[in-house]
Amino acid sequence: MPAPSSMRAAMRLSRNTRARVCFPSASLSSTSSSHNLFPQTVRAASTTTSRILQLSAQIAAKTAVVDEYINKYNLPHASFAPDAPTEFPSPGLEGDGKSAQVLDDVSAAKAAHAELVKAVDEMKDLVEGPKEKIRSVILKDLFSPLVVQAIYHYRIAHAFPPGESITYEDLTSKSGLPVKNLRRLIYHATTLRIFAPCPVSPITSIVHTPASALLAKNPFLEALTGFMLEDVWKAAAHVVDAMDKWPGSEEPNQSGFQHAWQTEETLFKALSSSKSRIERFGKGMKGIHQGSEYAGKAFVEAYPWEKIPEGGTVVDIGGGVGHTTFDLADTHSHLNYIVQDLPPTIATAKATPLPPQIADKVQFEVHDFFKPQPVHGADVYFSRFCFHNWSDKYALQMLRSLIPALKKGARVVINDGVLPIPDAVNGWKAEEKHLISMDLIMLSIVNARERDVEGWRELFREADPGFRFLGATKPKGNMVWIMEAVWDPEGDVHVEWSAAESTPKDRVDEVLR
Ligand SMILES: C[S@@+](CC[C@H](N)C(=O)[O-])C[C@H]1O[C@@H](n2cnc3c(N)ncnc32)[C@H](O)[C@@H]1O
Repeated sequence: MPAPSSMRAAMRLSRNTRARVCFPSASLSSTSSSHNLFPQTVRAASTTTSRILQLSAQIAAKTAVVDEYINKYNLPHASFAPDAPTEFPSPGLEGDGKSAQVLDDVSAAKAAHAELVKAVDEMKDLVEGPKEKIRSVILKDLFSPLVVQAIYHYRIAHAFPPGESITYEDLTSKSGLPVKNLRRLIYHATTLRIFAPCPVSPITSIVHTPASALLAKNPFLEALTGFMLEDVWKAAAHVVDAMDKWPGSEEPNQSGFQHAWQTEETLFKALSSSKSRIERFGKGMKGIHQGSEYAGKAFVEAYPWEKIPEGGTVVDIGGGVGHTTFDLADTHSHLNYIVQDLPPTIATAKATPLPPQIADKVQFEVHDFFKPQPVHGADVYFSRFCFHNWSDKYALQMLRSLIPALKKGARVVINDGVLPIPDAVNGWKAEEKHLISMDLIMLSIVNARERDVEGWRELFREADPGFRFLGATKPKGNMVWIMEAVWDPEGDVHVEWSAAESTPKDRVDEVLR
């Protein structure tokens, strides 16, 4: 569904206009809710149902939907017991009898769950009030990363199994942390429901909660926790210092990370000098992309590869060891594929034999994506999860390095995250908050950025007017969008197909042009 033109116009306008007063007028704010521009804002003298009553009704209604779904499929209810589900439960979707009805139920329950989380979040902020909000950020929340870092660092979650308790003394001998420090850290952790006081001896012992047990059970989440709290968190604390020292820098070695670690090396180079640190990074990245909402399969399914003529060429730029291309070659055998990356990655990729059915379809090539593209005349050049690692200065260079190789009508496709645009009426959803955090992670460690659709469009426009942006498509149930441009330097290319136009509607959540 295309974005309403009013929304696109508003996005452009808000980028181009200078600051102006943006509050509901006094007359509006004191009238009925239908005129209230800010339903999330608590109106001082409400004439209708108060916001907290509206929210509590929403919470009750959405909870009922979720509860009914859990009961219908006999799934475990949420609880703080050690064996409770660690994420939103779904019935197994494989096998016979898993009809479209099941998929519809899962998707409706997930939507209700997302609205429930959002309403609960707003309710908490409303009932606690703004002073408590600021106090939480600067006092309570400030120490949550410290506590989780200590749990990670001293392997406290591994010290005893779920279902058992452990005394602080025993935990001290297992972790090496003096009992006084251990106790104060764990007390804070229990405020986050990471560990809980033991019900029979709450002063001397603790038990696992689902969250603490998960840190020992899920190695990818554990690695991500380590990377985030031992590498990124320290960098984040230095972002303002870095911005003061290198104002407006777009260099990957002038971020909070370099300031914090007193190095001139990029994040990747610095991590690479320690085997354990770089392995943790790799595993942590798998942790981020573990969920189906990041799966490359959605890109393979949602882009209209079948429209590329027989014998066409597809180039996977910064393709790693080639996983996405392997899936592609498996399903679209009428095309030829070239995976490009830096020498060590290509050496690793070549060391593993390809499955026989794709062996003659896929080639590997060493190529630095800042240098001129060596494959001329391909039909599609795509890049997945590479552009968001770079600031505009470098992302522009990546696009411009393609130009000498592009034939008229060639497609340049970017499979990457898309930042949400602010919605003053409905506020942010939980998944949107994650994306916004991701943008700050990129700022903290490499001075790069996430982009909204308008940012992607601008990137192509600024790289060269010969790129014509064809739209951004969000594959069904997936967080990784497809941005597509066609090389059309004379403005005379007739575009017969594109992801935005040709992908069947049931494979797409949203299209923005
Ligand atoms: C986040 S990974 C994405 C890999 C792959 N596209 C995927 O989706 O799994 C970024 C990739 O960019 C590669 N890379 C980084 N700098 C590069 C450069 N200058 N030229 C080519 N590849 C580069 C890395 O080696 C890595 O494989």
